Amino acid sequence: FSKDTLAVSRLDTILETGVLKVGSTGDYKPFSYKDPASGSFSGFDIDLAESLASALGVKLEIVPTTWPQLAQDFDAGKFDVAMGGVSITFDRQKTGLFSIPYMREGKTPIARCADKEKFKTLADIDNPQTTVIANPGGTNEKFARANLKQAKIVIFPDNTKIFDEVAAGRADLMMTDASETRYQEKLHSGVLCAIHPDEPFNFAEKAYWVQRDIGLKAFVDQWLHQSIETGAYEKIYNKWFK
Ligand SMILES: O=C(O)C(=O)C[C@]1(C(=O)O)C=C[C@@H](O)C=C1
Repeated sequence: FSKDTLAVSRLDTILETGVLKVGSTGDYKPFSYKDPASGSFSGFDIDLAESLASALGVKLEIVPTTWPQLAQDFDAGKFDVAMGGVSITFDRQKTGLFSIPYMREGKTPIARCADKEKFKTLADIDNPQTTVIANPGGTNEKFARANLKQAKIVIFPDNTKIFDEVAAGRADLMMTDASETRYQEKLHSGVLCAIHPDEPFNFAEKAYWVQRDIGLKAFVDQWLHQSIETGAYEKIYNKWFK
């Protein structure tokens, strides 16, 4: 038998211990946000994590992680599921399972509104005069590095303050998930503008990254499917995105 065949079922362990461990970064509004003072997590995917735990009949424990550490923490088995704006990638698919997708995304620029017409295409952005800011470790950094050869890429570690850097003019733009550009446009009303968020540069989807346990993956899919069909998902969506 291989190691995987003999491994204890994650789903059984969750049910026996009465705890669902969810890894989340806490730096990505409105999906996952960690309050710096209290350390408590809130957000769209945190509400959904609560809903998943309650469907399982267990308690939710949030395990803090970071984008640069996410894969390492996942592979070390520190949590059962990663939730909080996680995109499906083939690299992640190699070590875990993804739930059915719940949101369609894609990278799109967000810049100061005065520059809205300046940065419509990757060709507009990719020149030595442009400074693109990116948070480390996730698909944003990967996308910037893969698509920009001339532009200056600045890596800024604190994703909760990265949009203020663009607003203050310390970077020209960020390329990130379309949903986030729409959300941050509202938070920085009249200052930052999302550029064609309905026509992002690439295709990506958000899903929950589940440890290699087919029973747990089936449970997450069934819960998510039912949440979408019953309107429970939409209610939580409207709370955080509308
Ligand atoms: O890595 C991923 O899956 C993400 O979608 C996370 C990611 C990123 O791409 O870096 C997306 C947007 C946020 O601004 C921060 C992190």
